[in-house]
Amino acid sequence: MMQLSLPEHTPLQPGQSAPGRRPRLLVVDDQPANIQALHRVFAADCQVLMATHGARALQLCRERQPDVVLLDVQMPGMDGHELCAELKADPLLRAIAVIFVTSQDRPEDETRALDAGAADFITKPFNPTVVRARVRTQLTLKAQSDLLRTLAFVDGLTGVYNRRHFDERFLAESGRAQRTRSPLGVALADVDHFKHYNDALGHLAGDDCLRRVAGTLRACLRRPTDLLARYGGEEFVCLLPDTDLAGAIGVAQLMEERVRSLALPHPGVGGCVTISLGVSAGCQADGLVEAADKALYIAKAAGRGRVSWVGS
Ligand SMILES: Nc1nc2c(ncn2[C@@H]2O[C@H](COP(=O)(O)OP(=O)(O)OP(=O)(O)O)[C@@H](O)[C@H]2O)c(=O)[nH]1
Repeated sequence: MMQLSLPEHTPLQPGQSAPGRRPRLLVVDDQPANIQALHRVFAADCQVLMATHGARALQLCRERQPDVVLLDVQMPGMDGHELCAELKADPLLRAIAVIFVTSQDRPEDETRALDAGAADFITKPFNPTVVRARVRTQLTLKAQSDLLRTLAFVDGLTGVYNRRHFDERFLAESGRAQRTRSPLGVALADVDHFKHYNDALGHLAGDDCLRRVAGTLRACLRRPTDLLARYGGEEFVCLLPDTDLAGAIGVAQLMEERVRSLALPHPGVGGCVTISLGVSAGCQADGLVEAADKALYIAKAAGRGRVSWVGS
C-alpha cells in the first residue's frame, strides 16, 4: 500500500491545518476517460479534484490549493503550458507542483515543460506504479517546502502568521484586487489597555492573553484565502480578499464580540479584555492599511471595545 501522508503541520493558515489531511491532487485533461484512469490510481490515497479545461483548473487551484496538478498539454482554450505559466506567475499558486502527463514525448516537449516550471514530465501511456511513485516524490517535496514556509512565516508566540507573511500576501492580493477589480478588506485589531494588563498580571499572563485573542480572531475567519497575522506587539491584522467594506465590518464586529465573550478578566481596567478594530476596503490597495489604522485610532478615541471604519 502506497504511503502518501503529509507531515502534520503543512497548513495554508497556521493552526487551521487538519492534521494528517489527505494530499490534494488536481487532474486536468480534456478527455474524461484519462481523468478516470488517474482517478482510479489515486482515489484511495488522495483527495482527487478534476477539471476538463484550463480555466476551471485555475479556479480550482485558487479555491482548493491542491498540492500537485497532473496536467495534460493539449486542451482546447488554455493549454497545459499556458496553465503552468499562469500558476508559476502567481505568488499564491506557484508552490503547487505541476506534473505534465502527455502523449507528446519529444525531448523538446519535455524541456519546454521543465523550463516553464513543471516539476516532472510523464508520457502516455503511463504505468500506474511509476506515476504513483513520481507523484509521491512530489508530494513529499511539497510537504517539506510547505513546512519550511510555515516555520518562516509564523509568529512564535501566537501561532498565527507574522508580519513578513502579511506583507508578502498583501502585495500579491493588492495586485489581484486591482487586476480583477475585486475589493480587498483590511482590519486592524488592537488589545485595549494591554499595558495595564501586563502591569497587573505580569508579562507571562500577557503572553497567554495574546495567544487566546489570536486563536479567537483566527476562528472568526471562514474563507481559505482570509489571513490573520500578528502585526506587532498586541496588534493583529486581518486580510480579507474579495470582501467589500460591509463584509469586512461584519468580520470585525464578530471578532470584537467573540473576544469580549471570552470574558478574560482585565484587573487593570476592572472589566474584561476587549479589542478595538479599524476597517477599510477597496480595489485600490494603496493606503488601505493606513486607512484601517486611522479607523483604529478613531475606535480607540471613541471609547475602545468597538469597530470603526474609513470609506463608504
Ligand atoms: N505580554 C506581552 N506584552 C506585549 C507584547 N508585545 C507588546 N506588549 C505590550 O503591549 C503594551 C502595549 O501598550 P500600549 O501601546 O501603550 O497600548 P495599550 O496599553 O494597549 O493601550 P491602548 O492601545 O490605547 O488601548 C506594551 O506594554 C507592550 O509591552 C508581548 O509579546 N507580550
